[in-house]
Amino acid sequence: MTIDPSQGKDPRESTNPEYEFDRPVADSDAPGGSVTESTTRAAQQAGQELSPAELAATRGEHERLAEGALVRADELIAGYVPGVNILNGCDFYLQDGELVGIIGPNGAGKSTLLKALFGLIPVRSGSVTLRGEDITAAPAHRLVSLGVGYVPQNNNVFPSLTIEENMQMGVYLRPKSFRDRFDYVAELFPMLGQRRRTKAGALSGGERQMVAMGRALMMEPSVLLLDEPSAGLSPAYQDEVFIRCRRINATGVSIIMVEQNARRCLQICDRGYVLDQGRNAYTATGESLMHDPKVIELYLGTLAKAQ
Ligand SMILES: Nc1ncnc2c1ncn2[C@@H]1O[C@H](COP(=O)(O)OP(=O)(O)OP(=O)(O)O)[C@@H](O)[C@H]1O
Repeated sequence: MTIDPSQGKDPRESTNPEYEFDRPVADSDAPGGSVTESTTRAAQQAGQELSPAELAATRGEHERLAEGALVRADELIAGYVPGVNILNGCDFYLQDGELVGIIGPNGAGKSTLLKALFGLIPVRSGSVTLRGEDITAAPAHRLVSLGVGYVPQNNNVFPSLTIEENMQMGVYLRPKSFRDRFDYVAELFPMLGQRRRTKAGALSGGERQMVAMGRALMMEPSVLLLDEPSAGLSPAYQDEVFIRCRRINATGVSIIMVEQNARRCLQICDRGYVLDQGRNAYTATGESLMHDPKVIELYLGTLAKAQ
């Protein structure tokens, strides 16, 4: 299997380390149309409880935009400890072909949302669907066979196995497709092909991240869930990971990415969610969120202001 080189090029992908894009992103680029008004309104409300009327309006907007979504979550309530909810009525959607970033303060529940989508924590109420099919709390092996790949933040490789063996683990449900899939993955991450006999435990953090993403891609997922893929990496490797994410997305894989590096995440994503206290405060194009004064003040910090 080969990758069309033209697919790897994306106007949002740049060699400039600051990822300054030459394409102006209009609000109308957002799936479902203009989001400026709702962004501004919601930004003004960030950190505040929504009134019942505001909540109804937000849900109505979600209902409209989430129609026909590839992945959709509605009013998710979930947590780890009995009686303590981390997700507090979270709505989310991913349209086919999108790269969606989830940002927000520490402890907002970003990773928890990803785990709830992948059935790794009990959902107390609400639902998750994939192409309209209910997958709430479906076991991981079923989700993988339905085309969902998940890359956790930590412990995401088998350190005692070689790169090639890690890739074989990724495709254990369809071992016959190993060669084709490995060719595809090695085109995206040449290092994985070049160092296929190296033990994953001997790799740097950035290289391990590529192994983890490569392994998830072995099953030919249609949607990839990435939990903080740039965490703990040097700036150069972070850039590399973000560029690879765009390339993977350009080959037709829809991506949901949780990121601490909010600015970089918003720069590469089609659309972002700002999660606050387990509830998605709002969603808009990455470009809109990046320039929203309230988002800058609350989530992108003084560094973003200076840029
Ligand atoms: N296994 C767990 N058991 C109990 N509580 C947990 C567990 N994992 C996370 N939490 C709690 O859930 C809350 C949300 O954590 P989560 O990791 O989803 O946040 P986050 O938005 O991804 O933040 P960060 O960027 O800091 O990782 C936190 O208060 C955290 O302490």
